[in-house]
Amino acid sequence: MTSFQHGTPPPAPSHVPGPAVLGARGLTKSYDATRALTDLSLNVHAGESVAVMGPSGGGKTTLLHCLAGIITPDTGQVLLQLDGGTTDIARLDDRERSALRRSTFGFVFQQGLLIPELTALENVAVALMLLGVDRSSAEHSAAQWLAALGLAGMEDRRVGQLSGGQAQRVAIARAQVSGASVIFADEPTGALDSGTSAEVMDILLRSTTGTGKTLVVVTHDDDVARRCARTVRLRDGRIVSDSLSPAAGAVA
Ligand SMILES: Nc1ncnc2c1ncn2[C@@H]1O[C@H](COP(=O)(O)OP(=O)(O)OP(=O)(O)O)[C@@H](O)[C@H]1O
Repeated sequence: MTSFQHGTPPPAPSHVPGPAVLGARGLTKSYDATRALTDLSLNVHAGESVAVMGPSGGGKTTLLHCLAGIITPDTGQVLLQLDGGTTDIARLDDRERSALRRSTFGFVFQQGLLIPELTALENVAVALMLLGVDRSSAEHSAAQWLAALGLAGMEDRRVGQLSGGQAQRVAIARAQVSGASVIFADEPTGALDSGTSAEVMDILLRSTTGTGKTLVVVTHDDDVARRCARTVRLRDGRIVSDSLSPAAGAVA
């Protein structure tokens, strides 16, 4: 469990980034005849929030999936630098990438991909149980995370009994309960109204970069991007701009 407490403001945005935790080097990825990424290089620094934007089909999700080891690029490296070591994720086999995703990365998607038959508590706890943690310890940690994200009292609700924003909080808790240090989010607020979207981004930022973790968010939403410290724009599989956000880290 992290020291994150709901209501604790994130640290002031720093324009001096930490060391690169992820480094994409010359990534190229095609799907049959479709080129999705072309010679793309990018450093993501520890503690940074990076919004990945750009037109539909520009390669955002493909980049996110390469950085997170969900897919492998055709050429190039994805260097993960953690705990003093460097790993090229693109060279790991399926089993190694899967283990890395479970231990080091967390994922939040547009629809939280929660299991409808399970309660909020069970949906979070299952991430730990998949790592071999016993049920009682896993549920204890899950309850702490739900409380930290403002969901105390909702542990026993099933997904269908939660609002969209509450369900995304459960997804945010599940993404981090295993101690992930890099969180990837693909349109995490895409299904929410603007007020709920702001709340969910607030929670997402406070619980990730607010405690020194790293956040990479694919989004079409300018409000989401404005809350991130940095915005990278892709078009036709290449980076066309990379800028710090003036209001980086702002919370509602
Ligand atoms: N599994 C796949 N099979 C075939 N083509 C794909 C596949 N995934 C992506 N593509 C193609 O690769 C290109 C980049 O897609 P990608 O999903 O990365 O873009 P995106 O910027 O995330 O788009 P969107 O904003 O619409 O989600 C597109 O032309 C897309 O059609």
